[in-house]
Amino acid sequence: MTDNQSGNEKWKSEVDKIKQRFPERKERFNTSSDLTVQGLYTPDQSRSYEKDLGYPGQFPYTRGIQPTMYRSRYWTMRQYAGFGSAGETNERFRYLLKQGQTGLSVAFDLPTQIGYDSDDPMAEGEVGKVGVAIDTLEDMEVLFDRIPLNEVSTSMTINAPASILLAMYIAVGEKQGVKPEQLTGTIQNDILKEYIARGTYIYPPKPSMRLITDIFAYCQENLPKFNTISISGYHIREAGSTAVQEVAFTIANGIAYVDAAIEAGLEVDQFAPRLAFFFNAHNQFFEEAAKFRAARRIWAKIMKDQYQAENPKSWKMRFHTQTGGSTLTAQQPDNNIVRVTLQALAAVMGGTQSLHTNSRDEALALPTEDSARIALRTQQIIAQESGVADTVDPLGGSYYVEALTDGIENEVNEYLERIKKMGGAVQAVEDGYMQREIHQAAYDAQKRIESNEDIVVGLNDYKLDEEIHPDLLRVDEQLEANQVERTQKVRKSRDQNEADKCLKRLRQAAVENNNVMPHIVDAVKAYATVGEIANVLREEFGEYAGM
Ligand SMILES: CC(C)(COP(=O)(O)OP(=O)(O)OC[C@H]1O[C@@H](n2cnc3c(N)ncnc32)[C@H](O)[C@@H]1OP(=O)(O)O)[C@@H](O)C(=O)NCCC(=O)NCCSC(=O)CCC(=O)O
Repeated sequence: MTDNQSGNEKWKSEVDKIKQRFPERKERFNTSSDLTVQGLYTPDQSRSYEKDLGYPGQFPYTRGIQPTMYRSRYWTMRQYAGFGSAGETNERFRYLLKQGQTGLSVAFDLPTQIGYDSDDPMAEGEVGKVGVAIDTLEDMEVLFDRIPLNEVSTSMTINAPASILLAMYIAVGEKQGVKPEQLTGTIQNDILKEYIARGTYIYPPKPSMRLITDIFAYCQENLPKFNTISISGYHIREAGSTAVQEVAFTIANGIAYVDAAIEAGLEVDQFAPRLAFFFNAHNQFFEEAAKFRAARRIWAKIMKDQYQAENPKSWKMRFHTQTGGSTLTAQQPDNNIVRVTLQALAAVMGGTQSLHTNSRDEALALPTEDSARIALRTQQIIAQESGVADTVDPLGGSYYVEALTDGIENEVNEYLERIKKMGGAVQAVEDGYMQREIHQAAYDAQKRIESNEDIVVGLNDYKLDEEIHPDLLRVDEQLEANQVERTQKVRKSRDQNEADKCLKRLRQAAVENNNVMPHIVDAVKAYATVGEIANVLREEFGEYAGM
């Protein structure tokens, strides 16, 4: 018997004794993804440091994609923001930058996200509600007024009409004297998760995938520093998935995009370095930190072994994280500040490249300026005061975290195998497989809360007799009418002949299967609207009725 074994035996017998007087709180401890949590973790001799973890900045990137990580540069502090008109959102952007935010992230309103102008009957009641209303290049010019696009990187949460908003960004850059090759940022452009979880799709899967690969090809030539897609698990998790499902379905979608790009004739090492990812961060701190580490390792192996990518940049999973909107409670909203802190810390421990921290009032409304500032300060306190950014991957080597990382990797790989057998992510989405898995997980989680098996502080325990009602942000009721007037004025004042010609050329490119991007850029410069451009493609590609 080695010393180690005898220590282990002794510990086990003490545990048995203690449990008789102090039984453990539960029969079985488990993570949100139902991985069993043991009482204690000890070294796993089968794990190889070099092969399974490796050094930061080296394959398989378990410990992070940069050799020095946050010792050289903190993650980008990128708060998702946008409401009302372009002018109001521009003010909020400039306020956040002044407060020390280091990147921008645009929230668009629903009509923009599904390709309708503010004066379309489909837009009624929704203009400027969940994000900023953008109809024409003129709105986009106001949105980025006095914000130098050669200095700040911008993320845009836009999917079905991603090509249109990207074209507008290019045009605004040019007006500021910034060339497309200097632009940095990200478009979400992830249509598969829209079908699965988020809902802002327009066209059927096939032409949607083609629009995405058109963007890849165009950016490769013209915007080499722009991230062409943000393959998103965030919304999959928001819809109720487990952490394992979040990673599995996101990576399955990532594989589908890589396959589509290769099929469109692109070289993996040309487009893969600009694929980006986007994940959620929930409260189970260790599972979340391990999730990010596992996701990086899985993606690196897929790109290197399955796709034979040779450029190390193609192996690196770079990702943004947002704290979990669905974990916030309307009750006792200040408790949310604590949840967000835990979640943000897990994202930083997991090596995120960019982070959004939710505001305490987001279960109730769009954030007020005060709430948005506290959320940003939360990141700044983690960065500047906690010391967690001073060494790379501080959780690496924790017996528990490494075991969880392995466990998540195994479960994700099982899902990936299953999805592959179904014919890949596009097929699995069309068959409703992922949607069903997510619904089941969401149902189970809800049942655990209703039966008080899972406690949410302030919601099903530790309640107050009287609820707290904070001041909330209200969107100006006059906004919709003003925006409609603005857009109609632009339509009247533009060179109609030029706008018509551009839309005609776009239609032709769509039909002849030529890259639509250059024509969309021309169309936005001629002040064609988001709705007009989206409608040309609707007419040629058709609309998707849903699964
Ligand atoms: C890749 C990421 C994840 C992050 O890009 P960033 O530009 O912020 O950061 P980055 O790439 O890590 O860093 C910028 C540059 O600095 C370099 N760099 C960074 N750290 C370094 C280090 N330690 N050593 C050397 N170089 C380093 C990087 O390589 C890069 O240069 P090179 O590029 O030259 O290598 C991008 O895609 C991104 O910003 N995504 C944000 C997505 C987002 O905000 N989504 C909001 C969704 S909101 C949403 O959907 C809400 C819900 C809803 O509406 O439904």
